[in-house]
Amino acid sequence: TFLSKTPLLPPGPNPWPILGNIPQMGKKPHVTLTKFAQSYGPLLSLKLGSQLLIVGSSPAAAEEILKTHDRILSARYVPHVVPAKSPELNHLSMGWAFECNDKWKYLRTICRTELFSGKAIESQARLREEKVMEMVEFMRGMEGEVVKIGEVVFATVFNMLSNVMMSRDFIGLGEESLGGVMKSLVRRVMEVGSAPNLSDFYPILGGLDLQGLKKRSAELMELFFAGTDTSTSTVEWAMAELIKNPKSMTKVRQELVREINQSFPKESHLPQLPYLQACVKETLRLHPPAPFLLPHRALASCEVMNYTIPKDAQVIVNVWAIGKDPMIWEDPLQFKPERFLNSTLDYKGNDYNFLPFGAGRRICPGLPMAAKHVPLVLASLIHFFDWSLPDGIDPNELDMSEKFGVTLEMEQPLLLIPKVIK
Ligand code: HEM
Repeated sequence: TFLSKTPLLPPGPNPWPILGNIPQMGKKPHVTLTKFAQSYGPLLSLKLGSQLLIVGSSPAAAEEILKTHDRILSARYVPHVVPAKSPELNHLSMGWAFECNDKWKYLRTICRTELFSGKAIESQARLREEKVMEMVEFMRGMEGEVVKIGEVVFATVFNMLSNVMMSRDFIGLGEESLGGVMKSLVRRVMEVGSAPNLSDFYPILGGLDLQGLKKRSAELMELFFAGTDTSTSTVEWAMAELIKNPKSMTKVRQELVREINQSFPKESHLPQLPYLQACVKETLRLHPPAPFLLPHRALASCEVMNYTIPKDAQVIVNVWAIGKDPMIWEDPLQFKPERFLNSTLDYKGNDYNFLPFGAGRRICPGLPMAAKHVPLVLASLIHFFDWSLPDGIDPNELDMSEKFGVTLEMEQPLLLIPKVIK
């Protein structure tokens, strides 16, 4: 009746019987949902089969979901592909913790106070710098050859994370804790056929079944892979954008020469490298590795932007759409790191225009570490090498298509030829 006060579901495209809106989603759901938001508004509802999906696509919607209603909307929606029944995963999982329960709080606290605290990050810096130097050595040996940049970066980040996790900071937390679990997981991956040193690791990369490795470990090594794939994809996209935008590449180089000169890039240099950092941000704006964050779930029914979000709805935020919204960004499709210079805009979850790591209680706990190793790896790739595309491909023709998956990757892996800068 007209007296009824329960607000409606948010608008959205008409669902088909049984399948709901699944047939309309296509291979690039981030693009589809962005188009739907343009037609139906910043808060959408759709049906995926019988599952209700709510999509926020504007900074205001993101703020209501991730801040105002954070407590109710920060439960996790666990997709069917996740082997949630695996007791091991349930036990150690942070990302797939169904609710923000005590176990989850405990793991997050360990992350904040032990693994990724300012002090811990600082004490791990040497380790990460060593691993980056190994990467540079390896790459020197590849001069003139075609390199799949994503694989080398994957190996480097993987190597960094495993070494950091094997280090003092992570030990002594007890076998039951994150550190203990991590150690045994790292050991398991190492058994697959890699070794903790890059010098051992790189030569076998060619023969190593990375897909198989990932698949096997995906069930076990959530934290690990949450960090490796996302960071790798960021560096790969950044390199692709810089190859396509040689003026920006030159500016990064000039900054590195000015601030670092002959030595190796170190994490302590990062505050002096604002242009490099702006390139990382601009990459995360255009190519957020998790375009919808990870799916949230409504613990209870609540009201957002005068609509109802019912209990158990899956709730996502389309940060890909927000990053390309012409109402927020000038020339949204252009790679322009300058927009982040002389700006306080950061990815720490306080500004709802820019949310590559999310915000609120589920914000990426690995952010402080990613903020170090992503720019460090990128700086080293650029400082020591000139990069060109194979087969004389014109940088303007570089294929920038995206592949939607666990992370938003380049559809065609980036192939580049290094030339050592003397
Ligand atoms: C460029 C790099 C990275 C990006 C863009 C990124 C982004 C994200 C995003 C968007 C989420 C979901 C937030 C939400 O559900 O609202 C997330 C969750 C998570 N990330 Fe990251 N991440 C990165 C690197 C890392 C690293 C290095 C680690 C660990 C070493 C890590 C560990 C995790 C974990 C464990 C979660 C689940 C947290 C929870 O559900 O409570 N990430 N990340």
